[in-house]
Amino acid sequence: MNDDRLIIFDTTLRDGEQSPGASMTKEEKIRIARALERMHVDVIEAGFPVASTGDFDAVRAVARSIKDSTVCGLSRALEKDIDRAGEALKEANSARIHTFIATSPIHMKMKLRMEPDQVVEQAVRAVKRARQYTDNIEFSAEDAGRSELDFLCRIVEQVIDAGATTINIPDTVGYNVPQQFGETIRNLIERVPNSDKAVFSVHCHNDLGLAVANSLSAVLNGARQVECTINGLGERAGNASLEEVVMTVKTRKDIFSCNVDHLDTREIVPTSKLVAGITGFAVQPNKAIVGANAFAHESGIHQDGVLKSRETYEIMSAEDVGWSANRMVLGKHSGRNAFRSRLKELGVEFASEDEVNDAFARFKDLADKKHEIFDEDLQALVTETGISAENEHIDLVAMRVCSETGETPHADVTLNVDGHEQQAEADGGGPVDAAFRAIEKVINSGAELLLYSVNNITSGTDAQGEVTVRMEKDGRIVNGQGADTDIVIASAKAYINALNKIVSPVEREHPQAADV
Ligand SMILES: CC(=O)SCCNC(=O)CCNC(=O)[C@H](O)C(C)(C)COP(=O)(O)OP(=O)(O)OC[C@H]1O[C@@H](n2cnc3c(N)ncnc32)[C@H](O)[C@@H]1OP(=O)(O)O
Ligand SMILES: CC(C)C(=O)C(=O)O
Ligand SMILES: [Mg+2]
Repeated sequence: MNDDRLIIFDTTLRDGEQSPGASMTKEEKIRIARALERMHVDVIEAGFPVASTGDFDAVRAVARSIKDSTVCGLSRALEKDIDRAGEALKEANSARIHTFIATSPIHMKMKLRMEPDQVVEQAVRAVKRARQYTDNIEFSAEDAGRSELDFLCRIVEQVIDAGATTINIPDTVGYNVPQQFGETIRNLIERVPNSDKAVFSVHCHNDLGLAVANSLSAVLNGARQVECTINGLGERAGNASLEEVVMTVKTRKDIFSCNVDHLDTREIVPTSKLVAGITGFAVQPNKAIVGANAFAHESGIHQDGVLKSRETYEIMSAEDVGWSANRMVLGKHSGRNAFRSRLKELGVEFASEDEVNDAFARFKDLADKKHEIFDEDLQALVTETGISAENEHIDLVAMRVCSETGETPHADVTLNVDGHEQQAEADGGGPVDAAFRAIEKVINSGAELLLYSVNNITSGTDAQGEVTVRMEKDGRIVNGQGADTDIVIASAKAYINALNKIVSPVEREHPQAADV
């Protein structure tokens, strides 16, 4: 049965912003809020208005620009916080005030320094105050995950009586495990006499990596709102990730009795990219749903399965979450079927199985050497016949490159050509250009450079740089690769690697080079 809507409450702009280093400007919050609205997220928590004038302005600006989602502001259980939130949300089409107070013994005693009775009283007062601004009031029992159930039941009953319409049960420190957390939710709903007057919500943190699992367990036990963030951003290890919660409920309709059918899940990937770009928090490639590899297949057996029937290795479609398509990544684990299929897409047909096998063998050799294989590498691979880099009759012996502000870059190279050392110098538009020109003075290949690209194989300032050059001579196209921590040397190596394939020993003339 799938008869119930799961309310998606996004807190990227509030709890997400609590990730150290993820502060957002007003304009950035508006851009993210608009993306969330396009996704049809139900509630957008835009910030904590009392925190600063900047956050107040941001919440007010989001409230003014969002029409379809409810805009929410957070406040402690204090009059001044609630009044500030009420003021910031005044112009919202649909506003919610979210007020919270901690309910766990450790938080009440050590942090708030309050007796439980005082906490209940303050929570009730806060909810009543918030009702002066809107009927849409959420109350959170902070650190509910470590609170006593009897006390939780008591405070929840009283805040519902005071006018709270959503009761949020946070696992603030990510301490809970799925079965236990689900039971807490079920017990609360069963034991609180007026529980039918409010929506039960959960807000889970990822300290043990269980935020999504705990949220979903709560949903299976009656919660009908999940608080989550794009890319799982949030305080410390983050919050439950919106994309994982939403796509689990959508993909496992056989398990969940509620649905997220109102959401446009195709907005997930664009929104994830927007949040990553704004915060500078890159998404790890293997992150579920939004990671670059989430719909990529590299192994031959998987690629073969997906080519025959996509569902063999995909439980949802890449397009459904906003990727343009799934990806077949050709690498050293790939098999002939994927190789042949990609080349077919590139317009290359093989005349015989022998040709396929020959090209495939060269592809595997390349994949052993090269970090990532691009379509252009494949195109070059099928046009490279016979001559391989094993015929290395040209070698880089030494290179000196001068590049100074205000000076023309200059390169001095020494090559070993068929056992003879030859040296040449040249100026260039940049150090790489100067190096290529000096090499050409020795080899005089007459080949045209079609492409030059740099990738880093490792990261950091001492990264290995991998350079690919593509060259054409007399209609034959070859690729050359070179790797080095010095990018100019990597470039020279790549150029020489290509020359070794395109220039045969007899062809060479070296009129401008000096014998060393
Ligand atoms: C689990 C969560 O994510 S809760 C939200 C966390 N987010 C934030 O804290 C971000 C925004 N926070 C801020 O900008 C500031 O902390 C402010 C503006 C809210 C408060 O700043 P300050 O007045 O300087 O207080 P400070 O942050 O040092 O201490 C918090 C105070 O609030 C009290 N407090 C904490 N939670 C609550 C609550 N829910 N209701 C009432 N009082 C509370 C604390 O006991 C402490 O009181 P004390 O000063 O009497 O000891
Ligand atoms: C304010 C509340 C909902 C919170 O962020 C938490 O308890 O983690
Ligand atoms: Mg939180």
